[in-house]
Amino acid sequence: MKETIIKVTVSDVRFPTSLEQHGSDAMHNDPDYSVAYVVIETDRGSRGYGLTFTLGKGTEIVVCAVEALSALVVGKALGDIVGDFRSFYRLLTSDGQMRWIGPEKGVIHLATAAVLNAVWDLWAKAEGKPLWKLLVDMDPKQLVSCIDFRYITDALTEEEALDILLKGQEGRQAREEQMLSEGYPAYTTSCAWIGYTDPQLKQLCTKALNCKWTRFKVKVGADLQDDIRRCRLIRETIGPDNTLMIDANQRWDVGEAIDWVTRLAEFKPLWIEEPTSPDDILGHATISKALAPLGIGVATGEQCHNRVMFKQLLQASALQFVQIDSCRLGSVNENLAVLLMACKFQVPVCPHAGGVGLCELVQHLILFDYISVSASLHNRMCEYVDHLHEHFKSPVLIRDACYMPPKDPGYSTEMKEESVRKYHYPQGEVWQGLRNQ
Ligand SMILES: C[C@H](O)[C@@H](O)CC(=O)C(=O)O
Ligand SMILES: [Mg+2]
Repeated sequence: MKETIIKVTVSDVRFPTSLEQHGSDAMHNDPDYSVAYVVIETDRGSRGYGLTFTLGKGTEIVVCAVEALSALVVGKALGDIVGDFRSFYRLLTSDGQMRWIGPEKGVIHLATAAVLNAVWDLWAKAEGKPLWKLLVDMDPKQLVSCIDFRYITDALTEEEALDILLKGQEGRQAREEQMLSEGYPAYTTSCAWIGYTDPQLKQLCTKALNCKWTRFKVKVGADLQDDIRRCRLIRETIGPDNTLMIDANQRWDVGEAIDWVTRLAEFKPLWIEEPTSPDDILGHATISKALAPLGIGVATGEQCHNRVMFKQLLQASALQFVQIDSCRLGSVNENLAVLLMACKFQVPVCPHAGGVGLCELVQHLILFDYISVSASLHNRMCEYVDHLHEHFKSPVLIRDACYMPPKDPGYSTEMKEESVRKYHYPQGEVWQGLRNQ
């Protein structure tokens, strides 16, 4: 008898991070880091956990979208899904009626990510491996069979993807051992949210330096004079040799982005992240071209809808750092497509993480990227944000500013039951308590 999915449940779980300005930036001044949290159950009593990340309000809409998709999932056998994962991905993203509210973008795609993340967690647990290891051990042909190449064959064919993966087999064992002993390099965003005061920035950077962090990201874009002051303070604190990145979270028009970043060039940022609308591919190309002589690259991806957008950003030389996101793209399936395109276009991948759960998930993808795809650490690092890990059963492990490969089976997506209960919105005790204040 095949193991069959019999139930999908979804919860709205929110954390009141806005109370202390954690996660704040030039466009999102009061985020409450939240998830639509999915639990898939099988007839054998196994469970897969998945999530997608939101900023609070609107999570209930993602929950509705997950409920709509769940009809496509219940009754399916795990073996059939993973035996032809591409078709299952298509089933979820190309439903003749539901695709109208996407396709492969917005709320419905966030919901797709949450559901598929749960399926990958279930699969990795069934194999008794952490997800990164499931991917690393998988036959390249099977990996390719998980990817929907529709709309990207002009940039990457199935054959090219297979070639990249076959090439990635060389030296794989040594890279896996290297990751297990050294970990994957990370940078921190936790020191410099836009709502933090100057003394807070200084204190957090100093503390991070003591914990061996060497790469720091600061939020910019609301006020130029504030940015100059904050970047100066951070550069003075971290010194000239450590790495600084700046993140505007889509605040500017194209010309404004170029002018503003030029004013911040003296602080030697490695990249400007999300300088303008995430949909403006040609705008990103213009900014990239203008900033190249200053040695500043453009990074984007945390709000890049899908593989098609990434394809165009790569084709247009519109970004110098690809920021995949485990919960915005269509789960591992679509992230594999982007990792392989980035490899072909020779653009480094530096994943977006943070939020709630994003570090837990994306570490698996970037470990796989290094071990089996890019084989390079040059100009590569994974974001880290030091919030909310205590709510996960297998939280990330950071050692000397590196992600240490997870060992527990699954996709590190499972949250503690007590956390889900307490932070459930709006009936959980934390939200009831805040309401009564
Ligand atoms: C609203 C989020 O905290 C956002 O600022 C995160 C982000 O841009 C990043 O981590 O990068
Ligand atoms: Mg960002």
